[in-house]
Amino acid sequence: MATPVVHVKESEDDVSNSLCELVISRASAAIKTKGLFVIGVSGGSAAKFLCNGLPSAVTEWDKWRVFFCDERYVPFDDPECTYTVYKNGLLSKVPALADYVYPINPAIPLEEAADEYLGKIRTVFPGDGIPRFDVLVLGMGPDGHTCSLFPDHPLLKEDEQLVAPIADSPKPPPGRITLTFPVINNASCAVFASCGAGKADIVQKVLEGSGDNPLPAAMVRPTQGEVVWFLDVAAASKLKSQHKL
Ligand SMILES: O=C1O[C@H](COP(=O)(O)O)[C@@H](O)[C@H](O)[C@H]1O
Repeated sequence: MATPVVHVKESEDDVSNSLCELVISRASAAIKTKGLFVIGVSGGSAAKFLCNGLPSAVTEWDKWRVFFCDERYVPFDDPECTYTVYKNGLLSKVPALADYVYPINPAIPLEEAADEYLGKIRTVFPGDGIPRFDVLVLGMGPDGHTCSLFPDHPLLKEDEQLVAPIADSPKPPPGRITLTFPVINNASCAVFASCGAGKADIVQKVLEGSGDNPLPAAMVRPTQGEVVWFLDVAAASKLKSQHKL
């Protein structure tokens, strides 16, 4: 089981650059070995970091397959829609990627949309095994949630559905679709990026907490993969241990 490797960077820009460098290097390696790079992306600050750095990357975009670690169940024209953030911040600059990004369908009932979404993932990972993403780019909210997996929510224990609907998200909007831990912890690489003093307490709890009743972000431990954290100095300011630059 992976132990987190934590990198502390001077600034938010450095976090964004390091995150994008890791993603691009994993993309090159995956494309070289199996001809395809499968990534899950998150909303919130992770979307901002990726949209800053990825558009200038030199890569074979047609070999990418981009899914969402979680998505808000809102129409595409809603400001909360994560797909639209990527459409405006990445696809508008990298049109070659547009055909390889898989949004959820917010026009059908939530449970159906979750099932349909798993069907889209199955186009890349056929059969009934647990999908193995090359990289999952994750964010963490100030309550320790990641994807749409919230503290003490029953979905933390979900071990059958690989993609789950959630209708009672404590953070608005209430309707969401999320990957669950069987998929998250089967990834080759899970990478978090968190910045700002507002995240310092929760970063300390997640990375240095006792392990009793772990927060969702602390439950990200790929069994045969790695966990990497990129933090800026403000988000890392309450950590007691030393970490890499
Ligand atoms: O609601 C969400 O929040 C988390 C964390 O966002 P952040 O802006 O605090 O980093 C995000 O990872 C997730 O995709 C999103 O749905």
